[in-house]
Amino acid sequence: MSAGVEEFDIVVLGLGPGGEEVAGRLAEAGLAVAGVEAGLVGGECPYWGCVPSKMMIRAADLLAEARRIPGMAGEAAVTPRWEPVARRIREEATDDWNDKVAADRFTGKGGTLVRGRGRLTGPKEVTVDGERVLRARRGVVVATGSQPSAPPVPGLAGTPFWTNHEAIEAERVPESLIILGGGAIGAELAQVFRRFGTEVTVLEAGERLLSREEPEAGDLLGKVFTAEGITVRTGTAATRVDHHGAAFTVMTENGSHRAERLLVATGRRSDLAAIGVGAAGLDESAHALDVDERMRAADGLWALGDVTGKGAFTHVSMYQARLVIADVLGEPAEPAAYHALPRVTFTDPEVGAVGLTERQATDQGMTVRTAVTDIGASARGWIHRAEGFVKLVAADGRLVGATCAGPSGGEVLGLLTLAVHARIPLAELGTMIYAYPTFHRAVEATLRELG
Ligand SMILES: Cc1cc2nc3c(=O)[nH]c(=O)nc-3n(C[C@H](O)[C@H](O)[C@H](O)COP(=O)(O)OP(=O)(O)OC[C@H]3O[C@@H](n4cnc5c(N)ncnc54)[C@H](O)[C@@H]3O)c2cc1C
Ligand SMILES: NC(=O)c1ccc[n+]([C@@H]2O[C@H](COP(=O)([O-])OP(=O)(O)OC[C@H]3O[C@@H](n4cnc5c(N)ncnc54)[C@H](O)[C@@H]3O)[C@@H](O)[C@H]2O)c1
Repeated sequence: MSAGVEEFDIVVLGLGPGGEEVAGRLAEAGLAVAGVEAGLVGGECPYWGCVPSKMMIRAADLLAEARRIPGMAGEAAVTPRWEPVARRIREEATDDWNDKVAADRFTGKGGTLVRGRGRLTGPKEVTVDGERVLRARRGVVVATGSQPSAPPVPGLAGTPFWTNHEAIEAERVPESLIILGGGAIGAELAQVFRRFGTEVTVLEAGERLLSREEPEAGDLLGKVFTAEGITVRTGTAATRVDHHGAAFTVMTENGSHRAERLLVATGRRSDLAAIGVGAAGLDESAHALDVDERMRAADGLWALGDVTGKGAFTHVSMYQARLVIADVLGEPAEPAAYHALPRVTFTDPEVGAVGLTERQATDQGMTVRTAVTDIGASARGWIHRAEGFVKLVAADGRLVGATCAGPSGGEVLGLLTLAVHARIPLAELGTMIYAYPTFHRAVEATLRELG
């Protein structure tokens, strides 16, 4: 070992869900592993993402369910209080944004935790905070995730707008909130804050909410949100933002909106230049780190998670982590495949989707057949007074995509994910017995519609 240079078998840059998994498992396998983390070990998901947001959603859904009592089960007076939500997030989810448990878990497996911001300074070399040089005999795993991306709206930069961090850390709900972006984050948090009493306005530049999903999903959420008192403006881009005193003003082509808080949820980006991927011969201006089916980005360089651009979801990061671990250890593993990528937006109704949308399938030149049925028309949906739908997209006698919006839509999605993943013939799916009266029975009705 040369002076000032520390040598390891593997250096993992970024310890989000995928990076932590790779670093821990490889350390357990006996490799010398350094894990470099600039923030909290565990990354976005447990501290500012999936887990605390789903805790908020659980609370908001309880309120909504109680509000459904009149007309079905008696009377209910619901008084929302944010304090238990904020406390659960602080105490149960994030340990007050302290990662000691996760850090100890990694070092307990034999890994070396290096706190600081790392940057590739050679094909198999990472320099942390400009001074500590870590060399990796086998290679580097880049797992640096993504950061919120604010649009270049005049006036926005420099204002105290919220990203998901401030929204998750909120100790009280604002009186009023404008959300820029009606994607996964915007839609989930709009409903949470509305159900706790905030006046919420969602400004979405695209044609509808959840623009990445089937149009039926965005239309349904638009209708439900409006009925809940959320102001939804689609096809609306902000042209200017001002912040004076205690209020934000967001100007659009069709008028202006004022609120106490502004949440920017217009997507996320990975800054490849900041990670220094040019030192490994890669394009720093690219959108994402391009990886092959074994998660290799270059010789001695693997990448996983949001930074690969294959889907900004924890389950993608964990799936890719498994493939990286297998490749490093020389164990057999299937090549990466994303044809049955599932995603769930945890709104109410919950939107579960897998594989291709109708539009994506058509754009890929497939001859598709689709069918949509109303969950409210199914026995369970009618009993529950539920709203939602199942949409199936089929090509060559198999499902290539499906969406299930409704109560537990993400759970019903399990069977559809299996069908798309295993390419089960439609004829086979049609012979299955679907329990009565379940929400997933709507899948059978939709298959019948498909013919
Ligand atoms: C509000 C919200 C809700 C979400 N809900 C869900 C959900 O319900 N389900 C789901 O599947 N996904 C959800 N996601 C997405 C999910 O959180 C991410 O896809 C996931 O965390 C990505 O994991 P990752 O391994 O790529 O790394 P990340 O979690 O992004 O972590 C990367 C880590 O790398 C560190 N890092 C970055 N650069 C450096 C550097 N140069 N040096 C050292 N360390 C560095 C960062 O500090 C960070 O800790 C949500 C996201 C948000 C924001
Ligand atoms: N339940 C989940 O799994 C979950 C929840 C939250 C986030 N996530 C992940 O995090 C990612 C980031 O979430 P997100 O909601 O920030 O991004 P997103 O890409 O899902 O949605 C961003 C939305 O903002 C809109 N937009 C872009 N620029 C705009 C502008 N200037 N004005 C108004 N609208 C604008 C886009 O049209 C899009 O609809 C998601 O794509 C998802 O992968 C997942």
